Amino acid sequence: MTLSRHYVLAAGGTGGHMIPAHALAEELIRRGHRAALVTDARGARIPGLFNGVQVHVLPAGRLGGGPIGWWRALRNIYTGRAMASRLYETFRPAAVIGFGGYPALPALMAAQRDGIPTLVHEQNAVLGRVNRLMARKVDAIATAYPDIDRLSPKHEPKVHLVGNPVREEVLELRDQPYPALSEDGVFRILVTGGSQGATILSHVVPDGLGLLPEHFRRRLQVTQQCRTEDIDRVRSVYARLGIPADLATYITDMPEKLAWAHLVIARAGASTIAELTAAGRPAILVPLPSATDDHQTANAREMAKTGGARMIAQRNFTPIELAKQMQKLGLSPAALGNAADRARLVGRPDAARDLADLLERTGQELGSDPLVAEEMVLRPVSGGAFA
Ligand SMILES: CC(=O)N[C@H]1[C@@H](OP(=O)(O)OP(=O)(O)OC[C@H]2O[C@@H](n3ccc(=O)[nH]c3=O)[C@H](O)[C@@H]2O)O[C@H](CO)[C@@H](O)[C@@H]1O
Repeated sequence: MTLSRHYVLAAGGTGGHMIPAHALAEELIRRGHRAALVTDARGARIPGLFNGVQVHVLPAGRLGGGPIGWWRALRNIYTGRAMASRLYETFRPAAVIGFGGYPALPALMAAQRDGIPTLVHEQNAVLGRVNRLMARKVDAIATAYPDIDRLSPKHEPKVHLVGNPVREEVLELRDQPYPALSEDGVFRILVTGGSQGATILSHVVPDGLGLLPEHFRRRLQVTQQCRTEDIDRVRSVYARLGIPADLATYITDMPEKLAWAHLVIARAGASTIAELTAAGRPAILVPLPSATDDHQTANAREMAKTGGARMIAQRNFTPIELAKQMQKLGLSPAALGNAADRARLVGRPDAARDLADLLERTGQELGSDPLVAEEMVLRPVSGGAFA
């Protein structure tokens, strides 16, 4: 009889938190464990993620927003904590891990009150708000970058660098060579603004590519994610320039598109960078300036420092600047291949494995380590609601 353990993964409902949680869940299931996801209403609606994982919705609210906002947030936290404790009574997790986002807060608080070991995973190079609140009390802090801003030195002993887990299909690209590129052959560009898209890329990229010399422009093929309000205008610019462009509000086959691309122009969200460095794709990164504590600039720094990416601050990201960078990068296949190798160098392809090891270790060393027989029948959960 195989024995397995149960783990709870708690993540706010944006792609940034959910994608690493999903990759960890896949790894845990591969190891014969069971996983439950605690998230908010948005997270439970993300299609295709978390097959084979119980999904539970906790009420979540942002902290702040005046006295009424605080009152609502605290009410949600306490209700969420009670709901999480009820889940733990039946699911009996060996450990609970938070990926940031407000639903992680009550899930971690309930675990700590119930004596269950807790961890957080920080995807960015700056510790996020919920992880900062929980840093003192959790048993382990897993990070994606070697240097994390806003992390108190007194927590260093429990910090473990693991990286950001990425989807299995992206990891498989690591074994494929960088796509062949010749001085006069097709040059394929992927443009993505993270899970919500980025209007600035729609404003600048088509115009910037339009400024390239004719002989270079004729080689281009583009796949671009655009926000709904931008897509028609972007389509007409590419049509006028004669650049073949495949546009979508959300790219559903990102691993295939990464495999296809010679160069990626993107925001600097944590999963985007983890995927670029796992697959080894050179990039031009334009960090979102309004990201909390400017974490996207911090995220982009490591890849830029090693030469795998060029970082352009949004205030300098103009069509002329983009065309300049494209010519520096794009005209030499050798330089681009070299940048791809450097991107790959900073990848942490074992992130899911290392995070799962840390979770198992923390649960076994610090918890009551409930081993659960494989035959155990779990109470069914209906419609994503809290059981
Ligand atoms: C606007 C914002 O605050 N973004 C934050 C959000 O990430 P956000 O979700 O915006 O961005 P990430 O780069 O972390 O993740 C995007 C994910 O969506 C996928 N994707 C994207 C577009 C698309 O068309 N198809 C597709 O599949 C990407 O492949 C990637 O896996 O949380 C991250 C982790 O805390 C932060 O680093 C980001 O700064």
